[in-house]
Amino acid sequence: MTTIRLTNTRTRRKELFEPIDPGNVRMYVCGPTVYDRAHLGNARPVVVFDVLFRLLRHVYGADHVTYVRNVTDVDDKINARAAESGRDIRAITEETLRWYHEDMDALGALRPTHEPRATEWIGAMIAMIGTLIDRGHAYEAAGHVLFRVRSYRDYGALSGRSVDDMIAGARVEVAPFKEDPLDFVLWKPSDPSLPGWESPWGRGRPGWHIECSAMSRALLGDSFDIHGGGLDLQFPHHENEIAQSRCAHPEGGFARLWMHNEMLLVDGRKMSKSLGNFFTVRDLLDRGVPGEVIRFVLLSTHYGRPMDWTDAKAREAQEILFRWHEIARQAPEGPPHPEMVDLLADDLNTAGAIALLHRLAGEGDGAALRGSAALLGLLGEEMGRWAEPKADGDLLARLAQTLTQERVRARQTRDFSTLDRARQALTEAGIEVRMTADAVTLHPGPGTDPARLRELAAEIAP
Ligand SMILES: Nc1ncnc2c1ncn2[C@@H]1O[C@H](COP(=O)(O)OP(=O)(O)OP(=O)(O)O)[C@@H](O)[C@H]1O
Ligand SMILES: [Zn+2]
Repeated sequence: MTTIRLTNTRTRRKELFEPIDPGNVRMYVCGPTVYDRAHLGNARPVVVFDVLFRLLRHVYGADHVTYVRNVTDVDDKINARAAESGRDIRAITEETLRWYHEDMDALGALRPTHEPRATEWIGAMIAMIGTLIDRGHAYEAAGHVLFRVRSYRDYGALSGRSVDDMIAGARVEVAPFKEDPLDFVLWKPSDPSLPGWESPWGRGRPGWHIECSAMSRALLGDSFDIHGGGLDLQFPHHENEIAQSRCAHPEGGFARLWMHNEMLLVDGRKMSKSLGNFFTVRDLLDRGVPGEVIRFVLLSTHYGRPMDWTDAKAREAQEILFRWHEIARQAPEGPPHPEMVDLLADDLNTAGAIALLHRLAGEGDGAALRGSAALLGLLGEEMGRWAEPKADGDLLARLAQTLTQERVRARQTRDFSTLDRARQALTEAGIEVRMTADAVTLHPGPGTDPARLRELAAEIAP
């Protein structure tokens, strides 16, 4: 069996991955808060963990991997959005989740095994909060329930911070009812205008961190294999998840291995909604950038390194993918090249994997190219629609023949103006015009519009 090694953020080392139960490999990844379109940064963890999901399915079998990605559909950002827009909360979260699915599907991400919505697991959260109170790790104050951070000795172990540094460094909100400034909210009261659920502490709603602890436990158990998310979630979100889960159920180990993707940057800063320096996946798709191209660009940098998006990267990716599709289309899908599996098993070396695909394409090995690219979620039939030759073959043949004759004539008369005009019009329409020794051949590009091609044919070769 393939040996997978992954960098564990907790130990900062590449570790041998040994699942608790190879018959059911379990992974949890923090998902979106649904109040707005996903930006390109939000897509990075989706694509990265999708590749890990594909690798795990390849190694352990598709039916032996459980992937959970939650949906945060109760949150003060959602409440604020509803208040400012006058819209119903449920309408906002439903619509945003639908958009999320459309956009992530367009990037070729497989749907996780389970996508629990926080609002459907409030009971599990209330139960876990109750356990934390019973065990002395949480307390009720002014209608809130707070986690007593100093009651958990290992707090800070994941991010390598000491509690005292956190107090000095973090801008923690110091509510008067907190025993300690670091204590964080598990439950808060809701006034009648806000979403709320009955609880032993009155009508209220959960804090964000408890969601992931309660839902991962409900769907994956007290111990599971991998917990993932963006590096920006390492502190405090993941630190808090660990504290809650370990304190409520010390008999379980919670997540064994932590993986964090580095950030997608814009001018050196994290792309984020709060900084306003973002564009959405939908913006790119609407500009005609195929989802497969976005995916390729995201995978061309190792997940552990920061990266940025440039239009030049996208153009280059599009040209490469277009060529690869031409090669792959003519071959059946073979098994992935063994080196492909080894590269991904080495801490998801996606950049190395892309280099291997270049090699396979160079060798013209369409079957290995297809089979190997599938592990990265590239060159699939659905994903590759954009690269299909769209233009009408007969029209192209007629045009090419007319141009070949025109070139013979132009050489005799030394008047190349007609030929040059036709060539320019075709190039502008995205059709590459190649002149060989004895013929003109035409090669439509990904963006060639069939209607425009018909117009040109009518003009040039009536
Ligand atoms: N610039 C980025 N690069 C990579 N991953 C990111 C980036 N911004 C957010 N993420 C990740 O996206 C996922 C979804 O997070 P979430 O929906 O909470 O985003 P968000 O916090 O609303 O985004 P923002 O930080 O823009 O407010 C998380 O795993 C988070 O780490
Ligand atoms: Zn989480």
